[in-house]
Amino acid sequence: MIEITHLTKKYAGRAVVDDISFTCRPGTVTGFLGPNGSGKSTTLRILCGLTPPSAGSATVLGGAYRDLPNPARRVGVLLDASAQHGGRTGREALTLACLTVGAPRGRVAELFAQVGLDERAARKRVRAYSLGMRQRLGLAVALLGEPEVLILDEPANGLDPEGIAWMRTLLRSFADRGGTVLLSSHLLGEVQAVADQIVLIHHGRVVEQGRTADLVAGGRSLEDLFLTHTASGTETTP
Ligand SMILES: Nc1ncnc2c1ncn2[C@@H]1O[C@H](COP(=O)(O)OP(=O)(O)OP(=O)(O)O)[C@@H](O)[C@H]1O
Repeated sequence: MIEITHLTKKYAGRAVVDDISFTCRPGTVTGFLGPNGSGKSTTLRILCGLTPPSAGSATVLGGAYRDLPNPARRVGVLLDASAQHGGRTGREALTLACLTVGAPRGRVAELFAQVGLDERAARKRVRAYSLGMRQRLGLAVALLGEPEVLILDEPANGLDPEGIAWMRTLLRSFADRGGTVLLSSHLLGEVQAVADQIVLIHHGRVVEQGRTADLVAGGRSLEDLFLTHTASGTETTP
């Protein structure tokens, strides 16, 4: 369970996240949508304890992320796939991550298979990875502790169509086994296909929220809904 309650974040007096509230329940995928600069990453960073809120709260599994004893065992996070150390091979990066959270080394081979990275990729240095490969490696790190919750910021960025379809299956089956997924994405068709509920923000405020099936009833697409609410497109910083 993820609970975002009256969450606000101000930078230099400007609210970039403005009184946001929503809940993500076990067994569901939540699509978190909004134009560039609308406050999605800031919300996810607050949820993962990387940025303090100005007001309100963001909790996961009943408390603050930083208060979970071994958070990677409960909550898988992928916020920035390009943040990985480029000088390590994929296998070194994943082995280190396993050791850090106390997951067995045996998980490494299993995870590479699960995220579709082969032996050649495992031996390659991360700096030579494509963005799609980095996303897969980042997802392997998020999954290694067999978490109950996944928090993913644009995980399908850089994935090819096969990779996007694979990601959809992975997230759907994770939720179908009782997991909670919060996913930010600009791939509206994909989100429509996988998400049970949608939270759409614009200028840091929730402008639409509800079950995907209800929001796209009557032949309306998620893209129609998105464009209706965000007609001005990309947000600008004053
Ligand atoms: N550390 C910071 N200091 C000042 N302003 C910031 C900081 N971090 C984010 N912002 C501003 O907050 C706003 C929201 O940014 P955020 O990255 O949360 O948007 P986003 O919805 O994730 O965008 P995108 O889709 O482009 O990733 C932007 O105007 C951004 O410039």
